[in-house]
Amino acid sequence: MIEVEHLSKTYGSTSGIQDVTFSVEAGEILGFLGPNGAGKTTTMRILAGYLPASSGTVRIAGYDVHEQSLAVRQRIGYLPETPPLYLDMTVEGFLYFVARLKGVAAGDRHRRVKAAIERCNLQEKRRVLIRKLSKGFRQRVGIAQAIVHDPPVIILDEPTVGLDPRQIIDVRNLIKSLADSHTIVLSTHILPEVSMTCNRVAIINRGQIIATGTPDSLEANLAGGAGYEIETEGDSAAAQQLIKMLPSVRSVESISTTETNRYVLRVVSQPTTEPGPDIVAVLVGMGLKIYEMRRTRASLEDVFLELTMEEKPLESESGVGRGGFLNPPVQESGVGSGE
Ligand SMILES: Nc1ncnc2c1ncn2[C@@H]1O[C@H](COP(=O)(O)OP(=O)(O)OP(=O)(O)O)[C@@H](O)[C@H]1O
Repeated sequence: MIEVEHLSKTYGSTSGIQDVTFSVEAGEILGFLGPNGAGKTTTMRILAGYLPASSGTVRIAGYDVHEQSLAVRQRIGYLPETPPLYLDMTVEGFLYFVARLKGVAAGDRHRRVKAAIERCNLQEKRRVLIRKLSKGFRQRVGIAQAIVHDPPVIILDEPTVGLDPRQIIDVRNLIKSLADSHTIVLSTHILPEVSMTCNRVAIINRGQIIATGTPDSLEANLAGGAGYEIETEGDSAAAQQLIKMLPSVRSVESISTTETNRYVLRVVSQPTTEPGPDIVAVLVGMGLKIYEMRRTRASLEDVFLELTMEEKPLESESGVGRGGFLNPPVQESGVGSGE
């Protein structure tokens, strides 16, 4: 439904985004996640046809955003970071106005405005001046104006910024309810937003896409992510050496020593492997006792921090340092080094 290829934007001598490529299937909610200044707004504005790219292409429902901008605008709804609201209009008056601007036929306007009001739960506020609405309700009006012409694609730039926790939940639920009939791209710097509302994520940092995939696949493939913590005792150095020889093990370290001579081994596994039984076999083979063993799993937060951290030394020992999964930009669901 959305195909973005090699998109770049420069502002004078400043680079906004570089070589951004991703696609969104019909019915998906893609979370476009990145820290401040990463290039989210730049990308959203180009997708919505509000900003020309310096190079690259965007196709929405088969139409080129630059060449066929009218066809594209009819097919997308866009909520910018600051919703474009006329404060002295009532909610309903504003939505009629937007419907007319967006080319909704006169005979259809009543039905479309009513549908947008119901979808965004604005029935009680439809005759109220927008000026008198809380920020949460204004955001709902912003979403209502984005969907009033019933576009198949919705682009939302930081839709929950500045809302209180209750309003955030309301807006997230509203976005999820739109997903059954729309394709959505949602930019955010808030991690839970992605976990709670999106089925796929693109992580952008310093103008470049550095990972894409489902939240689960990103977590599963993170270097330094999934593995085990095992409490044991005996010869720690020998145990580490033998465990490290297992092909499914990426790294192993002793992370704590208790008052007794017990210690905890933290083992990080290679993506999509299950070295647990082999680790147990090694330890039992050495005659060591296992007091506790549990799985560890990277969270999306770990993935985000690992990928967007500015200064982190390379993990030269395991050979999967940042360079391994940051350069070149990673493929679909592949934070790992090409696995
Ligand atoms: N109009 C502009 N003129 C010059 N530089 C700009 C302009 N707009 C954005 N930039 C620069 O482009 C880069 C990407 O900015 P952008 O606003 O797209 O990031 P963002 O991820 O949306 O950030 P935020 O979450 O802070 O809004 C930044 O370095 C920013 O300073």
